[in-house]
Amino acid sequence: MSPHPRLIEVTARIRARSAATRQRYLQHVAAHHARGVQRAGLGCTNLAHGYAAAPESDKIWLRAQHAPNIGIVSSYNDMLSAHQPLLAFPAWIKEAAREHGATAQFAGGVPAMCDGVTQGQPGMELSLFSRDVIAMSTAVALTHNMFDATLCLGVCDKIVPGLLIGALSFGHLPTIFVPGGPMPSGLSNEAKAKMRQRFAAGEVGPDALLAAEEQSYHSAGTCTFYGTANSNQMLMEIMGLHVPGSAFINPGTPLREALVREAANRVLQITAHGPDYTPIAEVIDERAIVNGIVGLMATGGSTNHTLHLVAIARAAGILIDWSDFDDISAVVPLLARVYPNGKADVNQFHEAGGLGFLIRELLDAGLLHEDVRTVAGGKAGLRAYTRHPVLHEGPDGQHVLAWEDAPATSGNDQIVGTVATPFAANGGLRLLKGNLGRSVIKVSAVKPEHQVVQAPAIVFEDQEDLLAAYKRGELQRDFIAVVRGQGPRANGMPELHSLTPTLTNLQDQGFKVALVTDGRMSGASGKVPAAIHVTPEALAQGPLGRVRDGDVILLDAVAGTLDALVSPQEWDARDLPTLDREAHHHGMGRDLFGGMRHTVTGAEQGAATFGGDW
Ligand SMILES: O=C(O)[C@H](O)[C@@H](O)[C@H](O)[C@H](O)COP(=O)(O)O
Ligand code: SF4
Repeated sequence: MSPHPRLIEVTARIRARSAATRQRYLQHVAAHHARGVQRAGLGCTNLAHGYAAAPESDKIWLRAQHAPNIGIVSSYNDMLSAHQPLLAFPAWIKEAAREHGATAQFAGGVPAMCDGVTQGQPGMELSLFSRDVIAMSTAVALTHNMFDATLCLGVCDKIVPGLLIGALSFGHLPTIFVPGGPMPSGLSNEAKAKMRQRFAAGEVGPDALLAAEEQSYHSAGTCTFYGTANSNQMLMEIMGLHVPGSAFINPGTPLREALVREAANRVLQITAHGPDYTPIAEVIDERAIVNGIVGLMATGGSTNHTLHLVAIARAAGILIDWSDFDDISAVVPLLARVYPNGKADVNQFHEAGGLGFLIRELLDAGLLHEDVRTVAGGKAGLRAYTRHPVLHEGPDGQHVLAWEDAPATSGNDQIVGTVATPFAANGGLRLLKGNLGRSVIKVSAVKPEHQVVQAPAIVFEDQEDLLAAYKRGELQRDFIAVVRGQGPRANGMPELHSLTPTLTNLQDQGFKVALVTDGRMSGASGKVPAAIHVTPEALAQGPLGRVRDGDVILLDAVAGTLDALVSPQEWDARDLPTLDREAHHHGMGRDLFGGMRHTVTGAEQGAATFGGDW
């Protein structure tokens, strides 16, 4: 099936827009590739240092330089339940490499922040910047230049985007992403959210809330809602950077271990030592980026990817903007109902057919580029990702990894839809334009009756002020909360997900409520209409600074508009307030990020602190 005309149109305009930057990027990649086996370019002293601590058996291969060496970049730590399983992976990878006459070295670790731990805390003001710290840390690891391929171990929000941005600065290296998989299902996300609302309303105490949270977040593995972490897994499949079907296999299972070992096997088969050389620069091209946007729309993916995917594309010399997301959203149906876009979690999504089924639906409808390069190799292109991994028993009882086609029909048509019977005719993310600037909204989790809100503004400069007003009983009415001074330059563009239970309570009471902010929301946010990432941000003289209490605001996710209904004369005559964000620049490490606050680009440019100056 040839691609949908809209896909062809958007891909062509991205290619045209990116011609110069993509060409310069590929020239850098080619120059590195031309040097051949990368460690051959090191001096004797460099080499001796590079494998001094390696086992003698590995030194033979590393010294000889005719066997590939894998660089492992890992974001293991105990703070993210999703990343704790990564601890065991490097040993499996090294074993698998040796079985294939090759080697693997732990090139470096990268930091990883759990947005759940820092949600509503000062640490959340470092969260977005941590993405670029991770990218730089990835570069620090790989710049040892001992490697012919990269395995990136990571799962969550800023970590996969950071690893990918870093890996793309070594675009000559074949790269495979290795996830840990979701934790088994515990207390449902919906029941957890209800308990939070009851706590916000003062109906239950902290003991009841903590018990519910612990039943929801109960073991190692990724949280089971469809937020940014699991949107990352979808992207790594649909952009061809996973061993097919790796996304949603639980940690601590034989199949997960087999997939980790297969990632090592696979990446060794696509190095420049062999005939199927597949550098990451040729996997992440304009078609892969468009496929990623399609995947976000079809699954109701995280709004954070209207920032991260822009930054990732930039790192590959590809320029995208929110109009690309909006135009693709208009033709891509919503095919998944996973919390917050429904009641199911990612385990149930996977059991119902998961990404293999969804990718096949989109391919068969011409809504994905099929003829793309992937780490799965061969001529299958993206069709390779319509299959699921399984374990068979070999002749001597060992596990044998194989792949089976995704089920022919959806295992649950309330969780995984088809292009013929979608949950919505278009995608989950919309661009809003108007006199407040440009912003995005995730509509896949917002009921139709809440997608157009017109109400008076109440202006806040911190989320705590809104929560305090709620506790004082001042918000029992229709209103649009304008929470400004939350942009990347102001305070690192935190997620304001802590507002969700309060705003949902008010919505459930029947009030018309919405949020407008230059900050972010979590990928797990959903029911309340939120126009987020408003750009230019208030601190950068953005029009959000002009809003006053009582101004009537119209947020229209159907028409794609966001406006303060104030006469142009009065609007233009208003002064822009000076926002004092100093308190957000000190303490809990924030002093160290002043340089990033000064150099960060706007939200629509990915809120990036790296230049990408091709
Ligand atoms: O974008 C995301 O998916 C969020 O950043 C998510 O990773 C974050 O951890 C949420 O805070 C978790 O949701 P709860 O706060 O509802 O547990
Ligand atoms: S999904 Fe979010 S809360 Fe869960 S481990 Fe990852 S970053 Fe932390």
